[in-house]
Amino acid sequence: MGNTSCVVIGLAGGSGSGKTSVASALARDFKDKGAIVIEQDWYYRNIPEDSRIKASDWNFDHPDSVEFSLLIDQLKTLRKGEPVEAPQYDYKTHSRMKETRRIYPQPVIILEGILILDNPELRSLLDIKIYVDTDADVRFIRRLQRDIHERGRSVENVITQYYKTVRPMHETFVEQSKKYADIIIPQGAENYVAIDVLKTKIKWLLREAHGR
Ligand SMILES: Nc1ncnc2c1ncn2[C@@H]1O[C@H](COP(=O)(O)OP(=O)(O)O)[C@@H](O)[C@H]1O
Ligand SMILES: O=c1ccn([C@@H]2O[C@H](COP(=O)(O)O)[C@@H](O)[C@H]2O)c(=O)[nH]1
Repeated sequence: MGNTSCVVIGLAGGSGSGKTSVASALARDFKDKGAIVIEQDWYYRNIPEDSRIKASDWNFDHPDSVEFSLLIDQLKTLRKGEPVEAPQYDYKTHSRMKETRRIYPQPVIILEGILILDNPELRSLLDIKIYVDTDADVRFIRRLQRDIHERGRSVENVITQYYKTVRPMHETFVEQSKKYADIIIPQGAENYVAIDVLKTKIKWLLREAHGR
């Protein structure tokens, strides 16, 4: 563990791999000790205000689309035991909301997002590095259903974006970051054995930090 008393878990993996589901399962299990999930997606930059730039053409899967410097600063602040004002993101308008969300430091901090293991400085702040590994066809089907039902997208829109940016960026940045993982979880939150192993390790690190 780093020089603070919280355990920071980084969860990466392709879009639709099950990161959010694994993060929620862990947060539920550590609710009594205090756990918080921080999403990489909250830190998306706004698309530049230029009428020629359309959201449907924007690359949301390249590391430059995310304000990692802010995410790293806020994680360091939380590790020091201080609260942060985390940004919030609206997928329907592709923009940061006016409101922020106050996040208080917790013994268990779970950071989830497609590029969490790609950024070297962010990696150095993680106590446990996880990659959720799910086949591309399954990820695509899940994304298609989710983006239509929850993110206001059409079938055409999801398919076009997948070919244009999601798939190539996954191959260039996400898939290659798997090599930095301490643990690779196939099947996401359904992999109860892997989740149990992970929970044991987190408990061990918490005991080491707090004697509890
Ligand atoms: N094991 C699973 N079986 C079926 N559907 C799942 C499973 N895991 C996740 N999903 C669904 O797939 C979608 C994407 O999962 P999510 O956990 O949000 O992935 P990610 O955060 O990696 O994009 C969600 O709608 C979720 O309910
Ligand atoms: O405005 C936006 C912002 C992001 N996306 C897509 O979201 C995924 C990452 O979220 P997951 O929950 O990990 O799937 C990323 O692949 C972006 O393409 C978007 O479509 N629009």
